[in-house]
Amino acid sequence: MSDENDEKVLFKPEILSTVKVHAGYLHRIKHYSPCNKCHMTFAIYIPSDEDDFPVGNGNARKMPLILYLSGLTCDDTNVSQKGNAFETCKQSGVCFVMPDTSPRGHEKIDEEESASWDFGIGAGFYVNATTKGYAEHYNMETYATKELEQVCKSIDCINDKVDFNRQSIMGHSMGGHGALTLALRNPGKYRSVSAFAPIANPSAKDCPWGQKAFKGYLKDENEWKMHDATELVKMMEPGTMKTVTKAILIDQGDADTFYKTQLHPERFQEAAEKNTKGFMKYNVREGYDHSYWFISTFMHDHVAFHAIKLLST
Ligand SMILES: N[C@@H](CCC(=O)N[C@@H](CS)C(=O)NCC(=O)O)C(=O)O
Repeated sequence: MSDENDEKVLFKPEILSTVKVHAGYLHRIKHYSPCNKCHMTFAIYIPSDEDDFPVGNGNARKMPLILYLSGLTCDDTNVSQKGNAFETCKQSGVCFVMPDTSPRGHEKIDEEESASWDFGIGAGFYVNATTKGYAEHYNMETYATKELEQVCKSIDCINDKVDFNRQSIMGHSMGGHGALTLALRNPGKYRSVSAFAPIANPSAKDCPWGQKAFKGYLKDENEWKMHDATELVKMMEPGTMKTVTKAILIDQGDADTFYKTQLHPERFQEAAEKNTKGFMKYNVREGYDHSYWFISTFMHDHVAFHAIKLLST
């Protein structure tokens, strides 16, 4: 048996740390990821169920889940330390899971990409790669939509508390792209979708982050549109946004230096509006930049937006 198989069989998910925050618990968990062929670390916040909070219908003592996808250069710690999400999660009775943004520890590929912060480590783009070298190890779409859930279900302190039938998805920048595209590619899986400053049209010539990532991860240019939120909406039958999810919210700061040079959220909004009038809410926030200061300011609105959908029948 190879070393890798040994690790796969022997390595049970390990809780690295647990801290109490807003009367709930933040766990950091390390596990083996078969789809990325490496160890991965994620965090999950679970409000305490000792107090009286709304748990909605369905599974009586289980809480719904928001999947938060982070942006370029991040791991699970950026949003857990600076995102300001947990107080509203606690008030609403909603769990919050924070995966890493790429596989790590593939020495050969990592060395090749070590000089680059917007490709490779910290920049998995939530796609399953099809290019040589990456196809075997960079499978963040499968990780975020399937494997992470399986790992969570295998851990009693998570499985006992989380109702995986009620999930929503959100993200920032590259993670906003992930939230929009993963919802569009998995209609009905996520009750609501939201994004801060998403990379909304990554296959466009005027999105250098998307061009670089898609060239590196996707071998055939025909695949690009299938991972581009704006293009995916343009391909949909008119009036069908409600088959994807119940609601979409996007916030964008107008002092974000990437707004007009990388992100182009209006293209997504225009396509969504054309498909289904009034379906999505889009806010341009005066003076806010791309940072976690912006995210932490509007995080309450986003978590509350998801909680309404997650706690209703
Ligand atoms: N390193 C890049 C910026 C990368 C960046 O802004 N990353 C965002 C996501 S796209 C982020 O959340 N960074 C981590 C943080 O602010 O904690 C630069 O110097 O221009």
